[in-house]
Amino acid sequence: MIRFEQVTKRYPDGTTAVDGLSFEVSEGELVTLVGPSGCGKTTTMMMVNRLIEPTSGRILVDGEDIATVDPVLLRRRIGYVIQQVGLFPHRTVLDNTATVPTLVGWKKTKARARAAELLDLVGLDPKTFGPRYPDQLSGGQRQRVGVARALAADPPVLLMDEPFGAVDPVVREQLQDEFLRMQAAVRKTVLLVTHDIEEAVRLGDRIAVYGQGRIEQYDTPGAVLGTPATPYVAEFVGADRGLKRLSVTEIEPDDLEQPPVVRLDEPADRAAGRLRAEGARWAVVLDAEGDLHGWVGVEELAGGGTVAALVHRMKSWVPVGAPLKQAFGVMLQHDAGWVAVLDGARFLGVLTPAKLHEALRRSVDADALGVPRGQVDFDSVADA
Ligand SMILES: Nc1ncnc2c1ncn2[C@@H]1O[C@H](COP(=O)(O)OP(=O)(O)OP(=O)(O)O)[C@@H](O)[C@H]1O
Repeated sequence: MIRFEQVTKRYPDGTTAVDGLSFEVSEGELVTLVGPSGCGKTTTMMMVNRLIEPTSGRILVDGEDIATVDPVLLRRRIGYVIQQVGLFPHRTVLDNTATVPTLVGWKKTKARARAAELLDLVGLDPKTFGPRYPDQLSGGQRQRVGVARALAADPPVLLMDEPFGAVDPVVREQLQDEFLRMQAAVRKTVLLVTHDIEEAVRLGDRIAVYGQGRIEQYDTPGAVLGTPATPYVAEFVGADRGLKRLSVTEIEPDDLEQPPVVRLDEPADRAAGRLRAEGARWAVVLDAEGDLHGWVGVEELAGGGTVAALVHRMKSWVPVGAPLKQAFGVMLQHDAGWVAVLDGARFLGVLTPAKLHEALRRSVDADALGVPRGQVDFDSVADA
Protein backbone atom coordinates (compact mmCIF):
# COMPACT_ATOMS: atom_id res chain seq x y z
CA MET A 1 0.00 0.00 0.00
CA ILE A 2 2.86 2.40 0.86
CA ARG A 3 6.24 1.61 -0.62
CA PHE A 4 9.51 3.48 -0.16
CA GLU A 5 12.15 2.80 -2.81
CA GLN A 6 15.64 4.09 -2.01
CA VAL A 7 14.28 7.36 -0.67
CA THR A 8 16.77 10.02 0.42
CA LYS A 9 16.04 13.47 1.77
CA ARG A 10 18.83 16.00 2.00
CA TYR A 11 17.89 19.47 3.27
CA PRO A 12 19.45 22.54 1.61
CA ASP A 13 21.85 23.00 4.55
CA GLY A 14 23.34 19.59 3.82
CA THR A 15 21.55 17.61 6.58
CA THR A 16 20.71 14.13 5.37
CA ALA A 17 17.50 13.41 7.25
CA VAL A 18 16.67 10.14 5.49
CA ASP A 19 19.21 8.04 3.67
CA GLY A 20 18.29 5.41 1.06
CA LEU A 21 15.15 4.23 2.80
CA SER A 22 13.32 1.18 1.40
CA PHE A 23 10.38 -0.44 3.13
CA GLU A 24 6.78 -1.35 2.55
CA VAL A 25 3.57 -1.07 4.56
CA SER A 26 0.80 -3.51 3.64
CA GLU A 27 -2.84 -2.57 3.32
CA GLY A 28 -4.57 -2.38 6.71
CA GLU A 29 -1.27 -2.58 8.55
CA LEU A 30 -0.28 -0.26 11.40
CA VAL A 31 3.42 0.50 11.29
CA THR A 32 5.10 2.54 14.00
CA LEU A 33 8.24 4.54 13.25
CA VAL A 34 10.28 4.83 16.41
CA GLY A 35 13.66 6.30 17.20
CA PRO A 36 15.44 9.12 18.99
CA SER A 37 14.82 12.76 18.23
CA GLY A 38 16.13 13.94 14.87
CA CYS A 39 16.52 10.51 13.28
CA GLY A 40 14.21 11.27 10.34
CA LYS A 41 10.81 9.89 11.37
CA THR A 42 8.80 13.02 10.70
CA THR A 43 10.63 13.64 7.44
CA THR A 44 9.71 10.10 6.35
CA MET A 45 6.08 10.65 7.16
CA MET A 46 5.79 14.08 5.56
CA MET A 47 7.15 12.77 2.30
CA VAL A 48 4.11 10.48 2.02
CA ASN A 49 1.68 13.38 1.74
CA ARG A 50 4.22 15.54 -0.12
CA LEU A 51 4.58 18.18 2.57
CA ILE A 52 8.27 17.37 1.99
CA GLU A 53 9.67 16.21 -1.36
CA PRO A 54 12.38 13.55 -1.46
CA THR A 55 15.76 14.41 -2.96
CA SER A 56 15.88 11.04 -4.68
CA GLY A 57 14.00 7.75 -4.76
CA ARG A 58 10.29 7.00 -5.17
CA ILE A 59 7.30 6.59 -2.91
CA LEU A 60 4.33 4.59 -4.15
CA VAL A 61 0.88 4.72 -2.60
CA ASP A 62 -1.43 1.99 -3.83
CA GLY A 63 0.97 1.30 -6.69
CA GLU A 64 1.08 4.91 -7.87
CA ASP A 65 4.22 7.05 -7.81
CA ILE A 66 3.05 9.98 -5.70
CA ALA A 67 5.38 12.40 -7.49
CA THR A 68 2.91 12.20 -10.38
CA VAL A 69 -0.19 12.87 -8.22
CA ASP A 70 -1.50 16.37 -7.51
CA PRO A 71 -0.59 17.01 -3.83
CA VAL A 72 -4.05 18.35 -2.99
CA LEU A 73 -5.76 15.27 -4.38
CA LEU A 74 -3.17 13.05 -2.72
CA ARG A 75 -3.83 14.59 0.70
CA ARG A 76 -7.55 13.86 0.41
CA ARG A 77 -6.66 10.17 0.31
CA ILE A 78 -4.38 10.49 3.31
CA GLY A 79 -5.59 11.48 6.77
CA TYR A 80 -3.05 13.40 8.85
CA VAL A 81 -3.00 13.63 12.64
CA ILE A 82 -0.40 15.75 14.42
CA GLN A 83 0.42 16.33 18.06
CA GLN A 84 -0.66 19.97 18.14
CA VAL A 85 -4.04 18.99 16.82
CA GLY A 86 -4.57 22.23 14.92
CA LEU A 87 -8.34 22.52 15.33
CA PHE A 88 -9.99 25.73 14.15
CA PRO A 89 -10.74 27.65 17.37
CA HIS A 90 -13.83 29.44 16.06
CA ARG A 91 -15.54 26.35 14.70
CA THR A 92 -17.47 23.85 16.75
CA VAL A 93 -16.12 20.36 17.28
CA LEU A 94 -18.71 19.01 14.84
CA ASP A 95 -17.73 21.47 12.12
CA ASN A 96 -14.04 20.90 12.76
CA THR A 97 -14.62 17.18 12.26
CA ALA A 98 -16.61 17.84 9.09
CA THR A 99 -13.84 20.01 7.57
CA VAL A 100 -12.54 17.61 4.93
CA PRO A 101 -15.89 16.23 3.70
CA THR A 102 -17.11 19.83 3.36
CA LEU A 103 -13.94 20.73 1.44
CA VAL A 104 -14.46 17.91 -0.99
CA GLY A 105 -17.99 19.11 -1.68
CA TRP A 106 -20.27 17.02 0.52
CA LYS A 107 -23.56 18.67 1.44
CA LYS A 108 -23.45 20.22 4.90
CA THR A 109 -26.04 17.85 6.44
CA LYS A 110 -24.27 14.77 5.08
CA ALA A 111 -20.87 16.05 6.23
CA ARG A 112 -22.22 16.77 9.71
CA ALA A 113 -23.94 13.38 9.97
CA ARG A 114 -20.62 11.74 9.08
CA ALA A 115 -18.81 13.92 11.61
CA ALA A 116 -21.26 12.89 14.35
CA GLU A 117 -20.69 9.23 13.48
CA LEU A 118 -16.93 9.69 13.77
CA LEU A 119 -17.10 11.55 17.07
CA ASP A 120 -19.04 8.58 18.37
CA LEU A 121 -16.38 6.24 17.00
CA VAL A 122 -13.60 8.04 18.89
CA GLY A 123 -15.62 7.96 22.11
CA LEU A 124 -17.08 11.48 22.17
CA ASP A 125 -20.85 11.82 22.40
CA PRO A 126 -21.72 14.08 19.44
CA LYS A 127 -24.66 15.63 21.32
CA THR A 128 -22.46 16.71 24.20
CA PHE A 129 -19.24 17.54 22.41
CA GLY A 130 -20.36 18.43 18.87
CA PRO A 131 -21.57 21.97 19.76
CA ARG A 132 -18.51 22.80 21.92
CA TYR A 133 -15.50 24.80 20.79
CA PRO A 134 -11.97 23.34 20.96
CA ASP A 135 -11.00 25.36 24.05
CA GLN A 136 -13.90 23.73 25.92
CA LEU A 137 -12.26 20.30 25.61
CA SER A 138 -9.51 18.54 27.57
CA GLY A 139 -6.22 17.74 25.84
CA GLY A 140 -7.23 14.09 25.39
CA GLN A 141 -10.60 15.04 23.93
CA ARG A 142 -8.92 17.39 21.47
CA GLN A 143 -6.65 14.57 20.35
CA ARG A 144 -9.72 12.42 19.72
CA VAL A 145 -11.27 15.14 17.61
CA GLY A 146 -8.01 15.26 15.65
CA VAL A 147 -8.31 11.54 14.93
CA ALA A 148 -12.01 11.85 14.02
CA ARG A 149 -11.26 14.71 11.67
CA ALA A 150 -8.49 12.77 9.94
CA LEU A 151 -10.90 9.88 9.35
CA ALA A 152 -13.79 12.01 8.13
CA ALA A 153 -13.28 11.59 4.39
CA ASP A 154 -12.62 7.87 4.95
CA PRO A 155 -9.05 7.97 3.61
CA PRO A 156 -7.41 4.57 3.13
CA VAL A 157 -4.15 5.87 4.61
CA LEU A 158 -3.58 7.59 7.93
CA LEU A 159 -0.38 9.40 8.94
CA MET A 160 -0.05 10.10 12.65
CA ASP A 161 2.81 12.12 14.10
CA GLU A 162 3.04 11.65 17.88
CA PRO A 163 -0.77 11.69 17.99
CA PHE A 164 -0.92 10.88 21.71
CA GLY A 165 2.15 12.84 22.71
CA ALA A 166 0.54 15.85 24.33
CA VAL A 167 -1.42 14.10 27.10
CA ASP A 168 -0.56 12.55 30.43
CA PRO A 169 0.38 8.84 30.58
CA VAL A 170 -3.01 7.62 31.84
CA VAL A 171 -5.02 9.44 29.18
CA ARG A 172 -2.43 8.37 26.67
CA GLU A 173 -3.01 4.71 27.44
CA GLN A 174 -6.77 5.20 27.14
CA LEU A 175 -6.38 6.90 23.77
CA GLN A 176 -4.10 4.11 22.59
CA ASP A 177 -6.67 1.49 23.63
CA GLU A 178 -9.48 3.34 21.91
CA PHE A 179 -7.39 3.82 18.83
CA LEU A 180 -6.61 0.09 18.66
CA ARG A 181 -10.29 -0.77 19.01
CA MET A 182 -11.14 1.69 16.28
CA GLN A 183 -8.36 0.46 14.02
CA ALA A 184 -9.64 -3.11 14.41
CA ALA A 185 -12.95 -1.86 12.99
CA VAL A 186 -11.74 0.47 10.21
CA ARG A 187 -8.43 -1.21 9.23
CA LYS A 188 -6.64 1.79 7.77
CA THR A 189 -3.09 1.62 6.54
CA VAL A 190 -1.34 3.61 9.25
CA LEU A 191 2.12 5.10 9.65
CA LEU A 192 2.53 6.35 13.20
CA VAL A 193 5.56 8.26 14.46
CA THR A 194 6.56 8.03 18.10
CA HIS A 195 9.76 8.33 20.10
CA ASP A 196 8.31 6.05 22.77
CA ILE A 197 9.23 2.39 22.37
CA GLU A 198 6.36 1.31 24.68
CA GLU A 199 3.87 3.02 22.39
CA ALA A 200 5.54 1.59 19.28
CA VAL A 201 5.33 -1.93 20.69
CA ARG A 202 1.79 -1.54 21.91
CA LEU A 203 0.33 -0.16 18.70
CA GLY A 204 2.40 -1.51 15.84
CA ASP A 205 1.75 -4.60 13.75
CA ARG A 206 5.32 -3.91 12.72
CA ILE A 207 7.90 -1.46 14.03
CA ALA A 208 10.56 0.41 12.09
CA VAL A 209 13.38 1.23 14.52
CA TYR A 210 15.29 4.23 13.21
CA GLY A 211 18.95 4.97 13.62
CA GLN A 212 20.32 8.14 12.04
CA GLY A 213 18.29 8.47 8.81
CA ARG A 214 18.03 4.71 8.35
CA ILE A 215 15.88 1.83 9.53
CA GLU A 216 17.93 -0.48 11.73
CA GLN A 217 15.22 -3.11 12.09
CA TYR A 218 11.78 -3.56 10.57
CA ASP A 219 9.84 -6.36 12.19
CA THR A 220 7.02 -7.36 14.53
CA PRO A 221 7.16 -6.01 18.10
CA GLY A 222 7.86 -9.51 19.40
CA ALA A 223 10.81 -9.98 17.07
CA VAL A 224 12.28 -6.54 17.76
CA LEU A 225 12.12 -7.15 21.50
CA GLY A 226 13.13 -10.80 21.31
CA THR A 227 15.92 -10.67 18.77
CA PRO A 228 17.16 -7.10 18.23
CA ALA A 229 18.99 -6.97 14.89
CA THR A 230 21.86 -4.77 16.07
CA PRO A 231 23.41 -3.62 19.36
CA TYR A 232 21.88 -0.19 18.65
CA VAL A 233 18.37 -1.67 18.54
CA ALA A 234 19.02 -3.72 21.69
CA GLU A 235 20.07 -0.57 23.51
CA PHE A 236 17.16 1.46 22.15
CA VAL A 237 14.50 -1.07 23.16
CA GLY A 238 16.04 -1.20 26.62
CA ALA A 239 17.42 -3.68 29.10
CA ASP A 240 13.90 -4.52 30.22
CA ARG A 241 12.88 -5.76 26.80
CA GLY A 242 11.98 -9.15 28.30
CA LEU A 243 9.42 -7.38 30.44
CA LYS A 244 8.11 -5.38 27.47
CA ARG A 245 7.85 -8.57 25.52
CA LEU A 246 5.31 -9.86 28.05
CA SER A 247 2.86 -7.32 26.67
CA VAL A 248 3.14 -8.52 23.07
CA THR A 249 3.28 -12.29 23.66
CA GLU A 250 -0.13 -13.94 23.66
CA ILE A 251 -1.20 -16.83 25.85
CA GLU A 252 -1.55 -20.01 23.79
CA PRO A 253 -3.28 -23.22 24.93
CA ASP A 254 0.05 -25.09 24.72
CA ASP A 255 1.49 -22.83 27.41
CA LEU A 256 -0.89 -24.06 30.06
CA GLU A 257 -0.61 -26.50 32.87
CA GLN A 258 -3.47 -28.90 33.69
CA PRO A 259 -4.28 -28.75 37.41
CA PRO A 260 -6.40 -31.32 39.26
CA VAL A 261 -10.06 -31.02 38.28
CA VAL A 262 -13.29 -31.96 40.07
CA ARG A 263 -16.76 -31.94 38.63
CA LEU A 264 -19.44 -29.67 40.00
CA ASP A 265 -21.87 -32.57 40.58
CA GLU A 266 -19.24 -34.94 41.99
CA PRO A 267 -19.80 -36.18 45.59
CA ALA A 268 -17.46 -34.20 47.83
CA ASP A 269 -16.00 -37.20 49.69
CA ARG A 270 -15.18 -39.01 46.46
CA ALA A 271 -13.48 -35.90 45.07
CA ALA A 272 -11.51 -35.52 48.32
CA GLY A 273 -10.31 -39.11 48.18
CA ARG A 274 -9.20 -38.75 44.58
CA LEU A 275 -7.35 -35.49 45.22
CA ARG A 276 -5.59 -36.90 48.29
CA ALA A 277 -4.46 -39.88 46.27
CA GLU A 278 -2.99 -37.49 43.71
CA GLY A 279 -1.35 -35.42 46.44
CA ALA A 280 -3.32 -32.34 45.38
CA ARG A 281 -4.29 -29.60 47.83
CA TRP A 282 -6.84 -27.89 45.61
CA ALA A 283 -8.67 -28.40 42.33
CA VAL A 284 -10.56 -26.34 39.78
CA VAL A 285 -14.27 -27.02 39.55
CA LEU A 286 -15.82 -27.55 36.12
CA ASP A 287 -19.31 -28.51 34.98
CA ALA A 288 -20.16 -31.19 32.42
CA GLU A 289 -19.51 -28.73 29.58
CA GLY A 290 -16.02 -27.94 30.83
CA ASP A 291 -17.01 -24.43 31.94
CA LEU A 292 -15.20 -23.01 34.95
CA HIS A 293 -17.15 -22.58 38.20
CA GLY A 294 -14.32 -21.86 40.62
CA TRP A 295 -11.94 -23.78 42.83
CA VAL A 296 -12.07 -25.83 46.00
CA GLY A 297 -9.51 -26.83 48.68
CA VAL A 298 -9.18 -30.51 49.53
CA GLU A 299 -9.73 -29.85 53.26
CA GLU A 300 -13.10 -28.29 52.52
CA LEU A 301 -14.31 -31.43 50.77
CA ALA A 302 -14.55 -33.32 54.06
CA GLY A 303 -18.31 -32.92 54.49
CA GLY A 304 -21.09 -34.63 52.54
CA GLY A 305 -23.04 -33.41 49.53
CA THR A 306 -21.63 -32.45 46.17
CA VAL A 307 -18.78 -30.17 45.24
CA ALA A 308 -21.30 -27.54 44.07
CA ALA A 309 -22.03 -26.41 47.64
CA LEU A 310 -18.35 -25.83 48.44
CA VAL A 311 -17.00 -24.10 45.38
CA HIS A 312 -15.25 -20.71 45.67
CA ARG A 313 -15.92 -18.30 42.88
CA MET A 314 -12.78 -17.47 40.91
CA LYS A 315 -12.11 -13.76 41.32
CA SER A 316 -10.06 -13.37 38.19
CA TRP A 317 -9.08 -15.22 35.06
CA VAL A 318 -7.72 -14.28 31.68
CA PRO A 319 -8.91 -15.14 28.19
CA VAL A 320 -6.70 -17.21 25.91
CA GLY A 321 -4.93 -14.88 23.48
CA ALA A 322 -4.52 -12.17 26.12
CA PRO A 323 -0.96 -10.91 26.62
CA LEU A 324 1.20 -12.75 29.15
CA LYS A 325 1.54 -9.43 30.94
CA GLN A 326 -2.17 -9.49 31.79
CA ALA A 327 -1.83 -12.94 33.36
CA PHE A 328 1.22 -11.81 35.31
CA GLY A 329 -0.69 -8.74 36.50
CA VAL A 330 -3.56 -10.90 37.78
CA MET A 331 -1.15 -13.20 39.64
CA LEU A 332 0.51 -10.23 41.33
CA GLN A 333 -2.79 -8.53 42.15
CA HIS A 334 -4.17 -11.62 43.90
CA ASP A 335 -0.82 -12.82 45.19
CA ALA A 336 -1.59 -16.12 43.46
CA GLY A 337 0.70 -18.78 42.05
CA TRP A 338 -1.54 -19.42 39.08
CA VAL A 339 -4.29 -17.92 36.98
CA ALA A 340 -7.04 -19.73 35.07
CA VAL A 341 -7.18 -19.29 31.31
CA LEU A 342 -10.54 -19.49 29.57
CA ASP A 343 -11.86 -19.67 26.04
CA GLY A 344 -15.24 -18.00 26.53
CA ALA A 345 -16.45 -19.81 29.66
CA ARG A 346 -14.55 -23.01 28.87
CA PHE A 347 -11.60 -23.78 31.10
CA LEU A 348 -8.37 -24.46 29.19
CA GLY A 349 -5.81 -24.72 31.99
CA VAL A 350 -3.77 -22.54 34.28
CA LEU A 351 -0.75 -20.35 33.77
CA THR A 352 1.90 -20.49 36.49
CA PRO A 353 5.01 -18.31 36.81
CA ALA A 354 7.15 -21.20 35.53
CA LYS A 355 4.85 -21.74 32.53
CA LEU A 356 4.82 -18.01 31.84
CA HIS A 357 8.60 -17.93 31.79
CA GLU A 358 8.63 -20.96 29.52
CA ALA A 359 6.15 -19.34 27.11
CA LEU A 360 8.28 -16.22 26.94
CA ARG A 361 11.46 -18.17 26.28
CA ARG A 362 9.79 -20.30 23.63
CA SER A 363 8.35 -17.25 21.90
CA VAL A 364 11.80 -15.64 21.68
CA ASP A 365 13.17 -18.80 20.08
CA ALA A 366 10.14 -19.18 17.81
CA ASP A 367 10.71 -15.66 16.47
CA ALA A 368 14.40 -16.29 15.96
CA LEU A 369 13.69 -19.55 14.11
CA GLY A 370 10.63 -18.20 12.29
CA VAL A 371 8.37 -21.05 13.46
CA PRO A 372 5.19 -21.17 15.57
CA ARG A 373 5.79 -21.27 19.32
CA GLY A 374 4.25 -24.76 19.62
CA GLN A 375 7.11 -26.15 17.53
CA VAL A 376 9.82 -24.98 19.92
CA ASP A 377 10.88 -27.60 22.40
CA PHE A 378 11.44 -25.86 25.73
CA ASP A 379 14.05 -28.39 26.90
CA SER A 380 16.30 -27.32 24.05
CA VAL A 381 16.26 -23.68 25.16
CA ALA A 382 16.00 -24.09 28.93
CA ASP A 383 19.71 -23.75 29.51
CA ALA A 384 20.33 -21.16 26.83
N1 LIG B 1 13.79 22.08 7.09
C1 LIG B 1 14.90 21.51 7.53
N2 LIG B 1 16.11 21.98 7.21
C2 LIG B 1 17.23 21.39 7.65
N3 LIG B 1 17.25 20.30 8.43
C3 LIG B 1 16.07 19.78 8.80
C4 LIG B 1 14.82 20.35 8.38
N4 LIG B 1 13.82 19.62 8.92
C5 LIG B 1 14.40 18.64 9.62
N5 LIG B 1 15.75 18.72 9.56
C6 LIG B 1 16.74 17.83 10.17
O1 LIG B 1 16.55 16.54 9.66
C7 LIG B 1 16.77 15.55 10.68
C8 LIG B 1 15.54 14.68 10.80
O2 LIG B 1 14.44 15.45 11.30
P1 LIG B 1 13.00 14.83 11.59
O3 LIG B 1 12.13 15.94 12.01
O4 LIG B 1 12.60 14.01 10.45
O5 LIG B 1 13.36 13.90 12.84
P2 LIG B 1 12.40 13.13 13.83
O6 LIG B 1 12.97 11.77 13.93
O7 LIG B 1 11.00 13.25 13.43
O8 LIG B 1 12.67 13.91 15.18
P3 LIG B 1 11.67 14.29 16.39
O9 LIG B 1 11.36 13.02 17.08
O10 LIG B 1 12.53 15.20 17.21
O11 LIG B 1 10.49 14.97 15.78
C9 LIG B 1 17.12 16.33 11.93
O12 LIG B 1 18.52 16.36 12.05
C10 LIG B 1 16.56 17.72 11.67
O13 LIG B 1 17.31 18.70 12.33
